[in-house]
Amino acid sequence: MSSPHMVVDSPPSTSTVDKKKPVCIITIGMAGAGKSTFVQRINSYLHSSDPNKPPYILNLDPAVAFVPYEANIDIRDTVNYPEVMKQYNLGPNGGILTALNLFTTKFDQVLELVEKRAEDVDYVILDTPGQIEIFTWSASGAIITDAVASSLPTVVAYIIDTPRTTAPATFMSNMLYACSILYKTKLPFILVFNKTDVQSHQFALDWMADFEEFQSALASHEGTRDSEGEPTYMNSLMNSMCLVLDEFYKNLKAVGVSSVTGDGVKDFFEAVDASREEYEREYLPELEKARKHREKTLKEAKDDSMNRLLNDLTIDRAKNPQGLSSEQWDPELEEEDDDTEINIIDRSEEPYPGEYVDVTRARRHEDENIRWPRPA
Ligand SMILES: Nc1nc2c(ncn2[C@@H]2O[C@H](COP(=O)(O)OP(=O)(O)OP(=O)(O)O)[C@@H](O)[C@H]2O)c(=O)[nH]1
Repeated sequence: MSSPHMVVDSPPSTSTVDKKKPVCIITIGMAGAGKSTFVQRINSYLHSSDPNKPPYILNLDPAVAFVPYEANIDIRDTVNYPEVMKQYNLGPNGGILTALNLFTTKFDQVLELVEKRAEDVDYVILDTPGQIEIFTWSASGAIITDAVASSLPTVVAYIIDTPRTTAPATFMSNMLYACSILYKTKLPFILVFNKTDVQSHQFALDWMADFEEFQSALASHEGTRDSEGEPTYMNSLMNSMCLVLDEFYKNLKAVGVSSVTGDGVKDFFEAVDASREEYEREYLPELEKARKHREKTLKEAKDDSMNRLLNDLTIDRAKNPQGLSSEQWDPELEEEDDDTEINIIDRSEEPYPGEYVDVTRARRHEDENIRWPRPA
């Protein structure tokens, strides 16, 4: 039986490629798994490891009332989530998704700010919205992930609520979800079993290392047999699924962490360093290939449109030779690019002004350039 790479023992990376580039850690996890607490914990770990190199943190959850760390860029400074719900007549989840979409339209500015700091920081950390699917299955989540991963070595930290994952069925659904994210992003992936102060993650490591262990846990778990003692459909499904997932576990690193006590945080950073190498070895060449392919298809499409345009112009001129003199391009008449105003605020760059630019309102013509006081 194959043994998954789970607890990471490898030393921190000595790679010189992209040495100056910080590693971006995207934290993803089910609501309440402890993402924000985890970000706070790794933030304080990095602050104490090297006070001169604190991480650069982005909060992408527009609906969070309180974040236990100081974000450098906070989506709430740019998008007013309650206002989004009101203006677009949306419920809470639609509001979060739309707020994230609006923020994503300005993500080029975020990348610029991050790139400006790239030499001063070792880690960029993204805290994502509580409702996991809003980030993992939305276009904006994919755009943000791709944008970050194209410019920085990036790793996904999938936060798991360990005490709530001890039932085989819950464990399996959590792993399937993680699997879907891994195959969607194709990025180096770390399973972070959080809350180990309450429940050790050893059971999960055992299940991942040996599917027979998982199957026997499944067999002994209540509700997996029907009234006649036969395995239920769910039981049979999970028995087969664990064989499939065995392959998936080989592509993962897993660490146990307590965001409350700080236990395991060092292991997490060792896994991050190993993931950086993985990114350089596997993800970067793929990215380069995809970029070249995209450039080639784009060039072919452009050449094709240009040829068709030239053909059309030749026909038009042949039909109407006088028209040429009246069709001159006047750059003065070009519309001004309305994207030049700055919307994204780096709190660490300028002292927090107590105001923020609200793109939801600023998008309304009459309200352009209005700065709204941030709600208390
Ligand atoms: N015992 C224990 N509790 C934790 C740990 N990490 C987080 N919690 C608790 O879990 C709860 C949820 O933590 P959050 O950090 O808000 O979780 P989140 O994933 O950011 O939550 P959403 O933003 O709602 O998705 C809080 O009550 C935390 O105090 C941990 O390592 N151990």
